[in-house]
Amino acid sequence: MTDHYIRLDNLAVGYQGKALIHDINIGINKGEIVTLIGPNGSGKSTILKSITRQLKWIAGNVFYDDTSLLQLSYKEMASKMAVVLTERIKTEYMTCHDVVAMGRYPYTGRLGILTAKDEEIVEEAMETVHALELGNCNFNEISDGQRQRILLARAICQEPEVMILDEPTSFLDVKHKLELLSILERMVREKHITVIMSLHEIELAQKVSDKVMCVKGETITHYGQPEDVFTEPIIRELYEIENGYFDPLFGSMELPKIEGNPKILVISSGGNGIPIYRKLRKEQIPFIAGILYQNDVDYQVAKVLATQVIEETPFEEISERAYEEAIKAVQMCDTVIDAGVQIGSANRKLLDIIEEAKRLGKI
Ligand SMILES: Nc1ncnc2c1ncn2[C@@H]1O[C@H](COP(=O)(O)OP(=O)(O)OP(=O)(O)O)[C@@H](O)[C@H]1O
Repeated sequence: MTDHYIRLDNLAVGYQGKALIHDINIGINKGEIVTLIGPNGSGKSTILKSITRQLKWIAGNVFYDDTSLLQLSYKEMASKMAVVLTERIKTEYMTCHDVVAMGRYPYTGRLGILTAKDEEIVEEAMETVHALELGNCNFNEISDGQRQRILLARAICQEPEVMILDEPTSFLDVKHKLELLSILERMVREKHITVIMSLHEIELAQKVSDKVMCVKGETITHYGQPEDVFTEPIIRELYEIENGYFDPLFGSMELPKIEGNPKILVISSGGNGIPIYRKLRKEQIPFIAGILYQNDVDYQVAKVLATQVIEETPFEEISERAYEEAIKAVQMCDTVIDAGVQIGSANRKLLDIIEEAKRLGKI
């Protein structure tokens, strides 16, 4: 036995007796946020549905605090585990309040009558997801994003130890995506619940997860901390990205650089160059960026988008090598853009480069 709170033990999941993903051996600690990432159709939902026993396992076991899930009754499971899946739940006429209140059923008697305390918890959950005003609305007549928040409220008022969510942010706008993830983080921190979810927004997965599970092919290709998983090669291979670049530092994607003879030299620092690089790429113009210190934020993006980067070691005076490269770039390019570079004692040679560009009528 291990000290993991949830353990997927040689688990194989799939449909009609056929394994889609096998040999899943993963331990999850209490109070962790674990995020499943991977391409469409790779099996993220299949794994989540298997963890919640909505799908029969093909092989292996899932342990919850050292007890196999198979030994728990559905009522016991419901009092421990709340599930927010993407499928529409079918409701005849139910208000949003009624749907949220369903989360209390593991705690109510047979007739499902809510006590004043239950009502209070329902209200609190709706307030947490900022959906109090939806209470009397028909659940079938609200937007997808609103529905997602109501289902989260239902899960919250179940007061679970574990929350399983399948693409909980998919229908939400940016504000509500951040809000939902903050709510989950708060629940993890304050109530020590465990969250297992799938996300398509890898930049958010990188920032919110304690552990990341990469699902592809017949196995889990990687499982670990975000800093180990969100690297360029792993993300490129996971999603088979050939037409872009994943920047592990910012967790952002860039479209591919434009190749060819550079037409423009961009001189910049401190982020002033980034919007210009992106504009030139959109206009399909190859360019040179520099002279950039390797610790400048512009350098990170220039590496990905510029045909050539003239670089310098941080905090050093501009070297003869970099200076000559820059002068050559001024001569070679049709235009030089000064994006508002900040000049200090170490990089004052840039003034000579700008002067040379002016002399040649290129700026
Ligand atoms: N009920 C089912 N019966 C048989 N195969 C299924 C069933 N549901 C899904 N599949 C198949 O299982 C594979 C994995 O599907 P799954 O929904 O788990 O992927 P996913 O990673 O969640 O995808 P997405 O990111 O697109 O939501 C897919 O090839 C899908 O066609």
